[in-house]
Amino acid sequence: MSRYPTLRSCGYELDRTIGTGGFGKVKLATHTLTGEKVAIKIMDKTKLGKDLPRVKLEISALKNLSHPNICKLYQVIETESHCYVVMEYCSGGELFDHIVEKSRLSEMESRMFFRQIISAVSYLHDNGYAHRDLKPENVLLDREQNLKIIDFGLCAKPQGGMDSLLLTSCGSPTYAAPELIQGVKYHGSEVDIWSMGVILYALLCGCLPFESDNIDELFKKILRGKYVEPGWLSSGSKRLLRRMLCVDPLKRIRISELINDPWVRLGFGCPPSTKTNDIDQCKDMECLEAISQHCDIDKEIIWSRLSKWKYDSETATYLLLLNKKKNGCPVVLKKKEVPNQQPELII
Ligand SMILES: Cn1cc(Br)cc1C(=O)Nc1[nH]nc2c1CN(C(=O)N[C@H](CN1CCCC1)c1ccccc1)C21CC1
Repeated sequence: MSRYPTLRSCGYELDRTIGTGGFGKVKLATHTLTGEKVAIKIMDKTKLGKDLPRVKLEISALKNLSHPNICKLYQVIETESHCYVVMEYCSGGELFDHIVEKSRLSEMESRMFFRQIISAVSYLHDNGYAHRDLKPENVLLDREQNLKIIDFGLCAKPQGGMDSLLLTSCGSPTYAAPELIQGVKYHGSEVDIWSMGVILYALLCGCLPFESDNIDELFKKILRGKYVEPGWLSSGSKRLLRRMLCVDPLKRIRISELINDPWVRLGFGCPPSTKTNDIDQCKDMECLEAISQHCDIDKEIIWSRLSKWKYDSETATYLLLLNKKKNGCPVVLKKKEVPNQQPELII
């Protein structure tokens, strides 16, 4: 018997565990009605304690975000004891492992990945969010090697907008900006730029700019902002890294400059896209028709419920049908299982 009967009754068939973290695990699952694979973050609320607000924060952030390079939320299921967050399944694993596998990436492959991170982060900042925990482990790949940013449990949506200052020191020290580890007030957007610089360094060099087993040593290195520039780095990438890994946040490159940086545009001739195409929020008649036929309810009534974006089972079915359509699969739902009828007794 499945350890999580709730998920089975909510229309998911559980598969293997694909991740374990501080507060919970992630299991691969299949959405029965569409046959689409999903990743379900399972958290035991009784063990979350002070981390519960982080889970709530991540869920409320993900409900407001829809971008091709941000891992999509499909459904939230809450019981007395557990919180289940059903999300997009990224079958390419972590960017971190991809870099380790290839020891380091070419400039062009680094640029291809980095432009997707710029696109996602500029969308985040435009919507008033700072991620604050950007690192290669929080960047996954889907099967087409598109990047997907995850783990918004430390993100911030400053009350006074992105120009107001934050104070909470959070995130992983290795990727944390000098002002963040100093415990002084900082701008969320500026600490994200620093972390993106650490990721770009990892892409191009296959190692980290600031490393030490001793946390004090690590902090000293970050505050000094000095790192090795391997011989193979082009002058354009060295210049960009210096502008991102700049200790003084006021002199650090801004996202608006990053988008137009010559190294970022090289070979593409245009800046990374900054507006999401927001396909998920638009009304797709073919998907509505499939749901309408399946539950025999009028399409407009279905849409009136869907457009409230409650991230319930209907939202999940609609978004996963959209996924199927985007991947060129037929937009159909599995037939409802007819309860096994007793054979008629012929008297
Ligand atoms: C590693 N991997 C290898 C393959 Br193949 C697929 C995956 C994989 O994790 N795919 C995947 N798709 N969608 C997701 C995942 C993992 N995943 C995650 O949210 N994974 C994070 C990983 N964090 C990185 C640093 C700390 C924890 C996680 C969070 C809480 C508990 C366990 C894992 C989601 C749900 C969003």
